Amino acid sequence: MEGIVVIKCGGSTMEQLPDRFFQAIAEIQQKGKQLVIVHGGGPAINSMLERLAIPSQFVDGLRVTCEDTLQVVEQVLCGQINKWLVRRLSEHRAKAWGVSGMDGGMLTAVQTDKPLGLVGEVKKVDAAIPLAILSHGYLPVIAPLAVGTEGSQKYNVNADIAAGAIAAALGAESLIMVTDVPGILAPKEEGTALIPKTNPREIEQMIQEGIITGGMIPKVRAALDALSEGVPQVVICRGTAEDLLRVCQGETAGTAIVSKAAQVHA
Ligand SMILES: Nc1ncnc2c1ncn2[C@@H]1O[C@H](COP(=O)(O)OP(=O)(O)O)[C@@H](O)[C@H]1O
Ligand SMILES: CC(=O)N[C@@H](CCC(=O)OP(=O)(O)O)C(=O)O
Repeated sequence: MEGIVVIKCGGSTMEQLPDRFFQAIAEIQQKGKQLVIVHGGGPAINSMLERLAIPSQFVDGLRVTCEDTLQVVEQVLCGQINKWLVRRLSEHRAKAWGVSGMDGGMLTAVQTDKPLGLVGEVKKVDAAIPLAILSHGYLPVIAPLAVGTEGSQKYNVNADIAAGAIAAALGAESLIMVTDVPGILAPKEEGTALIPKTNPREIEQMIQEGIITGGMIPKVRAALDALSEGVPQVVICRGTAEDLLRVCQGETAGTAIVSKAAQVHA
C-alpha cells in the first residue's frame, strides 16, 4: 500500500484554491496515494465573529477562545468549511469523507496552560478513525476540534498543530502545509526572500526577532514537532497543483530547496 501524505489546507488560501488543485488531489488519490486533509478556516471564523460582534484576539497565532467563540469555531469549521471542502473535492471526483477531530474521539486534548481559554493541546491522536476512512478508499477531511480527556469538553485546536500531530500518528511520509505564502520569508536587502532550509534554533531566533509572526508561528512549531516525531518531510507551500504533484511524487525528498516551497529540516 502507498504511503500517507497529510495536506493541511490553510484558511488563508482556501477560497483561492484553483480547480486544478482539487483535480490534482483526485489524480493522486486515483494513483493509490493515501491522502488526509486537515483544514483551517481562520478568516471565515473571523468574519462570522465580526458579524456577531464578538471580538477576535490572537496570541502568537493562536485564537483566544471563550465559550461563544468556540461555538462559532465549531459551526464554521465543522458546518461550513468541512462540508464545502468535501463538496469541492467530490466535484473533481476525489472520494472525500468529512469529520472533525471530535468524531470518535480522534483528537484528545487538554486545555493549554497559556491564557487562551478553550484552546486545546493535542495529547492523543486515535489513528484508527482516519485509517478506517482510508481503508474504504476515502480521503478523510478533518476539522481541527478536539475532545477533552473526559470526553465532555471540546477544544479549539490550531489546524497546523492538529495536522502535525495527525501526520506523526499516521506515520505519514510527508506533511504539506498549503498556505498563502511560498514558505518562510525573511527580509533581505531588497524586499523579502524565501528561506529554503532552516533548523529549530534559527526558527526560534526568527520568532524572537519578529521575522516569523502571527499564523506562521504555529505552522513552523508544528512542522518542527512533526519532524521530531518522525515525519520525514514537511513542506510549506502555496496551493498550486504543480507544487502538490511535485511533493507527492517525492521530488523534494532529500533536497533542501524546491522552487516555490521551503523545506524545514529538524
Ligand atoms: N516569516 C514569515 N514568512 C511567511 N509568512 C509569515 C511570516 N511571518 C508571518 N507570516 C504570516 O503568516 C501567514 C500564514 O499564516 P496563516 O495566515 O495562519 O495561514 P493559514 O491560514 O494558511 O494557516 C502569512 O500570510 C504571513 O502573513
Ligand atoms: C486555536 C486556534 O487558533 N484555532 C484556529 C483553528 C482554525 C485554524 O487554525 O485556521 P487556519 O489554518 O486558517 O489558521 C482558529 O480558531 O482560527
